[in-house]
Amino acid sequence: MANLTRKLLTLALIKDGQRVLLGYKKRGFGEGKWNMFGGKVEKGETPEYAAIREVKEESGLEVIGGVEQIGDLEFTFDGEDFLMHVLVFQARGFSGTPAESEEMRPQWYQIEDIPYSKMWKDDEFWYPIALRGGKFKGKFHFQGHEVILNHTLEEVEHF
Ligand SMILES: CNc1ncnc2c1ncn2[C@@H]1O[C@H](COP(=O)(O)OP(=O)(O)OP(=O)(O)O)[C@@H](O)[C@H]1O
Repeated sequence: MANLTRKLLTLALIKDGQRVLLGYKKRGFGEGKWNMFGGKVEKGETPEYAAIREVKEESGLEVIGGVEQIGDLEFTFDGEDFLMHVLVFQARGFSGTPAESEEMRPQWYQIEDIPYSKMWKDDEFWYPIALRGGKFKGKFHFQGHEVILNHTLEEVEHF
C-alpha cells in the first residue's frame, strides 16, 4: 500500500449522567450524520486544546477541568490516500447551554436513544465502551462512507 497522508483530528464525548450531547453535521466531512464534536488539530495546537476549541465552536459549551483521552481510532477509506487519526477525549466537565453553530446542530440524547443508523458505522462499536467509562483503540477500513470492510477494536488500560 502506498504511504498514506495522516490527518490528526479529535472527537469529544460530552456526557451528563445518562445523556450525551451529539451534533447534527450540517456541512463538510460527515455531512448529514450525528456525531460528537471535533475537527482537525491545527498547527501549533495540542490535540487537547483542539478538542476543547472544537467543543466551544461547534456546540457553544465551555469545557471545564480539561479533557481526558479515552480513545485512539484510525480510519482509512478504500482507494483513498489518507488516514484519519482521531483522538477521542471526554470532557471532565462543562458549562453553558448548547447552541447551534454553522457546522453543527446540538441535541441531547439518552444513551438508549443514540441514533446509530444516522451516524458513522464505526460509532456503534466503540460508543458502548466509551459510555461505560472504558478506553479503546481501533482501526476501521471503509468502502465509501457507509460500509466497514474490516476493523479491529480493543479495550486498553491507557495509551
Ligand atoms: C470514518 N468514521 C468516523 N467516525 C466518527 N467520526 C469521524 C469519522 N471520520 C471523521 N470523523 C470526525 O468527523 C469530524 C470531521 O471534521 P471536519 O469537519 O473535517 O473538521 P473541521 O471541523 O476542522 O472542519 P473545517 O475544516 O473547519 O470544515 C471530526 O470530528 C472527525 O473526528
